Amino acid sequence: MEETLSLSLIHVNNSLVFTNRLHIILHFTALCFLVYYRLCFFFQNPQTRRGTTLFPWLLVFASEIILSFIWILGQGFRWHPISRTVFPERLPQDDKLPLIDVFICTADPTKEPTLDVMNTLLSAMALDYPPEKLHVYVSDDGGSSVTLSAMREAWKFAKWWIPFCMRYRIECRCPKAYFSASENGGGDSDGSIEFLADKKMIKEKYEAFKEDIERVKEDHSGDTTGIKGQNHPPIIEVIQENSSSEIEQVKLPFLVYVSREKKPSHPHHFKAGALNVLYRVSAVISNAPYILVLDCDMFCNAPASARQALCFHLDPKISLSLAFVQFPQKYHNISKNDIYDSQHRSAYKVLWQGMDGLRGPVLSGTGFYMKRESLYGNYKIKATDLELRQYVGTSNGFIKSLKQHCTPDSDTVGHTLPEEETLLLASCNYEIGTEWGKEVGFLYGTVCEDVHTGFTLNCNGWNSVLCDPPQPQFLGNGTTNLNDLLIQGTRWYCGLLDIGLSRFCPLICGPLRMSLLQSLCYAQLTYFPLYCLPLWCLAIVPQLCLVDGIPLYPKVSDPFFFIFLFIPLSALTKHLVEVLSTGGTIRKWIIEQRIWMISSITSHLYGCLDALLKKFGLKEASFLPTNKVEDDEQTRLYQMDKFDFRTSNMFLVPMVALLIINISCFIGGIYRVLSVGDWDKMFIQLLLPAYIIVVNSPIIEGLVIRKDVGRIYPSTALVVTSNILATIITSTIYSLLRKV
Ligand SMILES: O=c1ccn([C@@H]2O[C@H](COP(=O)(O)OP(=O)(O)O[C@H]3O[C@H](CO)[C@@H](O)[C@H](O)[C@H]3O)[C@@H](O)[C@H]2O)c(=O)[nH]1
Ligand SMILES: [Mn+2]
Repeated sequence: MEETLSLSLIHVNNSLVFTNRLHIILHFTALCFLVYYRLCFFFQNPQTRRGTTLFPWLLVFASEIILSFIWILGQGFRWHPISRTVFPERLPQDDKLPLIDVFICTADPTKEPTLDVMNTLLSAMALDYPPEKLHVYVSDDGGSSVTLSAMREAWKFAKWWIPFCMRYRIECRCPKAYFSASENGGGDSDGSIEFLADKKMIKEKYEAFKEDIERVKEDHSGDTTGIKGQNHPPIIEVIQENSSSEIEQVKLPFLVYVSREKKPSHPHHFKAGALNVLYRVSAVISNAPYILVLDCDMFCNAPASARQALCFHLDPKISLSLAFVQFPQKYHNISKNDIYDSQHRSAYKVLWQGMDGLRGPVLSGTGFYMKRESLYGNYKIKATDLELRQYVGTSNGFIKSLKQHCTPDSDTVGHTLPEEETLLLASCNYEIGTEWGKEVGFLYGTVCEDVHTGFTLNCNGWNSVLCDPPQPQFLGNGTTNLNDLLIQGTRWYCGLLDIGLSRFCPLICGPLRMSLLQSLCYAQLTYFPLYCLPLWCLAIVPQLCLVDGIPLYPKVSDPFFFIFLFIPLSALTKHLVEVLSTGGTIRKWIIEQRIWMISSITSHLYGCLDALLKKFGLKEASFLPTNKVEDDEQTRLYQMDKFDFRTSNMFLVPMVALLIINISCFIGGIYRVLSVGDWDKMFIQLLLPAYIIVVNSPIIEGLVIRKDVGRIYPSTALVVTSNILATIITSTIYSLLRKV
């Protein structure tokens, strides 16, 4: 009886599917009318066309086409959303569970505080899984002796922490999060004297551990990691028991420190390169069939994820073609209103569910359980050993691991380090001439290695699954200031467009190898940085035409007026309904609109430019890790829902310049309309700047009203450059308006 019980269930929300599809039909019909209206204008007799307006009409029409194109791509997500429930209690006995390797990446001890990285490490070591079946590998791209020494300290603390978690079935096994929750009165259900005494003792051990980390940092304060970090031989060390056995023998997961070789002359391919080294090194040590990948700031908030993921990986109906189980990224430091939309609500609560109903969600960098075999490409068709060596490299140990993959028998795992082999596998030269990064492992060529790799897996027939249990399993560090948000966005949008412009273009590769709907989803992800084009255009052209008295939209009495009113209203309402139905508020809806506008005109634009420069070989790829150090002042502003505008002028100038244009055109436009009296022709052109100004009011507030540190400091450079930019834009468009 037990065996027939399913490990997971799928739920389809029929009314959601129905309303989504109805909305698609209505909105699409309206878009067709819009295109018809615009085309009629262009095919009109030039004499009947109102004089000089061809150029702005073309610009606005082009923007509408791009917006409609991205909208159509986005409907793939809305077609068949599903959700899932898992039943981990139906899994086989512990002794029948497979091995799991955990990969944790860290890159920079100054931007990624060592104590936090160690907390992530401890939370992963304490997963609810047989410890002898768990192997944790830390990749340190900083090559920092601080990280290595801190891991030795973490190992010592783990000997206290893990038994404590197991004994009292602690839910949150990240010590930092656990102690801060219990300080705030949350967390424990156990009130026994024994528990409280143990907890006090563990708390003291944790404080001592924190001091040890500080001491380690001081001891190594002379290190020039920044320089050394990019030029050093591979370092691999198993973190083990040293004989001073303070407490009785506790079983801990196997822990390995890996810092791959770095040479300035060799491209290291950022995180994808780091993960591929862990893939190989772990293959000759534990070779677990499933791998959990974590960013250094994403700790396990609950210990159940491994078993939940196995509900899919061990389900005979799903497992054969299943490449990975993705958990949504959630964050521990998000304020109630989340003014920067750092939780990416739309992605993790709407889009991924939509893809889950097709071939599966996109790989999202962290918090996923990957089947090891799925990243080995077509190694099975390599008939000879020579072919295989050209494919995956020359390590005999690694080739052997391919042949004996998926052995859940933990006894075969040698807990000694095959040193020569692992050093070879972590060296710069190992990948030269092989298919690593091209067909094997995480793929190179973009800083969004996750989307690229997930897309290629889906193309090759693999599926994925979204597992979003009510209790968040992983919590990361969300960006809580504008600067980090925009820098991270620029990197992502460059990486995404890289994929869209490469030979992996989802609109070409996708439909041949997966469903059209799934390809649309990937295309939406890779092309949405193009939002910058229509948003820039619609923030300038209709406004300038308003002042000049050039109508670009049908007048109020025209039947087509309703089409032009319906389309934005339909899009805004759909967005609002999605926000409300995923637990958001009206305020959240406005915030998301604002962040969409701000990032479209800044980071989307810079991301697109970076991608183009890279395409033409004028710029090298770079990956600036997101800052994870908390700053008190910044946190205070964030908690008060106030924007922290302390970012570079590169981001501020476009925002300020476009607002100057919108405000002055709005005032000029009102004045003109009042004196001429053609408000019915200009109605939509009046609404547009008004909407932009209202949504972006925090920028105006930051510029003129606020006096705190986070305001937009009106430096001469900012004021002059914004005004120059606004003037250049205005005069260029005006001169073209008159000519074309
Ligand atoms: O050369 C590098 C650069 C980064 N990392 C690690 O990669 C992870 C992600 O970097 P982070 O700076 O946190 O970037 P985010 O923008 O926050 O990360 C998101 O976007 C990345 C793709 O750009 C994905 O890889 C991540 O999983 C996803 O959370 C971190 O653990 C880093 O330590 C490396 O190991 N080596
Ligand atoms: Mn991150």
